[in-house]
Amino acid sequence: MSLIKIENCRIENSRSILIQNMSWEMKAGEVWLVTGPNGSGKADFLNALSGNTGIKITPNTDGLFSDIFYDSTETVSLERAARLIQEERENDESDYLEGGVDHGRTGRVFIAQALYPELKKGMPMPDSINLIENEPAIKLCGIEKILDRGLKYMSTGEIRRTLLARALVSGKQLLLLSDPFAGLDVQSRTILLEFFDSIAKRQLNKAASSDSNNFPHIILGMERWHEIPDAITHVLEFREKKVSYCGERAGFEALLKKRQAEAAAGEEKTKNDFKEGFKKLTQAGGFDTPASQALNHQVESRWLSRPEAVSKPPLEDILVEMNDVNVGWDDHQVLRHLTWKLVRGEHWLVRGPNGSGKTTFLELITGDNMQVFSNDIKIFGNRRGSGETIWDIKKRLGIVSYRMHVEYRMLGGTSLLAVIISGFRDSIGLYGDSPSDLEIATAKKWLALGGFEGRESESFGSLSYGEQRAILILRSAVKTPEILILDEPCHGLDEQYRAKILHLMELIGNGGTTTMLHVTHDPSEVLPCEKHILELHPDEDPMYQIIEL
Ligand SMILES: Nc1ncnc2c1ncn2[C@@H]1O[C@H](COP(=O)(O)OP(=O)(O)OP(=O)(O)O)[C@@H](O)[C@H]1O
Repeated sequence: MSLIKIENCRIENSRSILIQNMSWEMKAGEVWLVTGPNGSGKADFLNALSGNTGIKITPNTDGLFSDIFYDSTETVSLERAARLIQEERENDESDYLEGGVDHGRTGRVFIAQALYPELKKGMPMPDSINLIENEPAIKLCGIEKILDRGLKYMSTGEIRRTLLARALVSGKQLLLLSDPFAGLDVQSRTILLEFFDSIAKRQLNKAASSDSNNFPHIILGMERWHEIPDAITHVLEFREKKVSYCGERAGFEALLKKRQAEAAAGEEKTKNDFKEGFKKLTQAGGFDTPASQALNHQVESRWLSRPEAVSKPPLEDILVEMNDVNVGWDDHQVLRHLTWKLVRGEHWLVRGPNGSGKTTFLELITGDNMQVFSNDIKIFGNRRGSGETIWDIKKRLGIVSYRMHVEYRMLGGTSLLAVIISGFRDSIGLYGDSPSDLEIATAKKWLALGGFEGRESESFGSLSYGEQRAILILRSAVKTPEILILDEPCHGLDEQYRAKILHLMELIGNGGTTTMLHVTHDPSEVLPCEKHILELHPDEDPMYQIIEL
């Protein structure tokens, strides 16, 4: 029995055709993986299936499109999570509330909106929403304790689990799970994998039996092959906006093996070329090519033109110092009695389960958490709150974070070139002086290094989530910052970009100029140069541990 059938169709949005002439069929009893590198068309196709993103499937002449899940599809993706946070920020009415803060929608309301779709916006919710913690999906996703927290305050992993819980309670017949494991801690990944296998088994059995239980079908979208669940039976792969494989899993596995053998031969050369390109841009000592010296001079003079800056301060050995730091909200303590030091040249890995406070910790340094002022925290030798501005600090930082990613998405139309140049200016978007020829030339070289040659004028908003991430990583590195803060930098990156970005981080780490603070849930992303570990343990006393390798 055919569940979805696409025969000679095009995938398009209101502006252009994204994928030409595509055919594909999903039958009962098949569990499909949709895969492909960043920007390959995979996300466009999944967006088209989801039916509410402005991307649609249109039959060509003699074409055909049928979908029994029409109007009963729910998506969980990095893209969807980012869009949700974006909406919450855009709808924030704190400025209009006298002395108040707009906490936005809570997880409870967000999930109830899927349970009671018939309720119109603004109508009171039924009392039963106070009992949704009893829903099996809420327990499975482990979000009972955070249901009453504003969506915009949730951690990356918490928001992903909330989206999944909502998809499960929605009663929709098809779940599109895109990169479902990204950003989840080890425990949540295992639970999700078991859950996926159990649903997939029922999906398979349903074809063979007359099981009419109401359970969703799942289509999985992801690129990283070593994480793909056993239950997958079929694979649809996209490359360069075309279907490059469509068929059974075994055939795809054989194709992958062949490709891997071919790729291994060219890998060393690609790595060396990348290393050379990186060296040309930033020699180990920072700006020591003639072009980069001149650029450094420009950056320097902009800094010196600030009225409060008299001269550049000497370089300190201790970059950040935290003494007995406590951070929390209401009855929810995230960091307790934390004492920690960042010494120049010592690269740190920060790890801990979802919601343990990793981003909160980093945001004390980046200036995005106001509780920094009620704590004893020195950054570049100055106690926060003692006069220096956050711009003085940001000038010396490179940052890649979920928050920054959402902020850039809100700007949408900024060109890739402008995003990279904004890295020299520490701004989100480009304002003020027009970019100098040198800034433009250097930014172009960084784009080329990252594989974006010739795409300078494309808009940030038109890129896939993973490509956007890669651009933000390049942006964070352009000015050779003293501290590089990387909060789950590889979130959404395909294998190829991921390898490239990890290589870039390794080169930066060994360069001697930049000290890195890196958050990741994935042990395979930990770099050899990260010899110091800050491990956060929520609900334990003490709430953290420092490990030196
Ligand atoms: N303004 C706020 N009000 C209430 N709770 C908050 C606020 N900001 C963050 N939190 C909570 O603090 C906890 C720590 O969040 P944080 O983002 O630092 O976690 P994390 O370790 O980075 O998690 P993840 O691995 O999921 O990204 C979370 O439970 C989050 O919901």
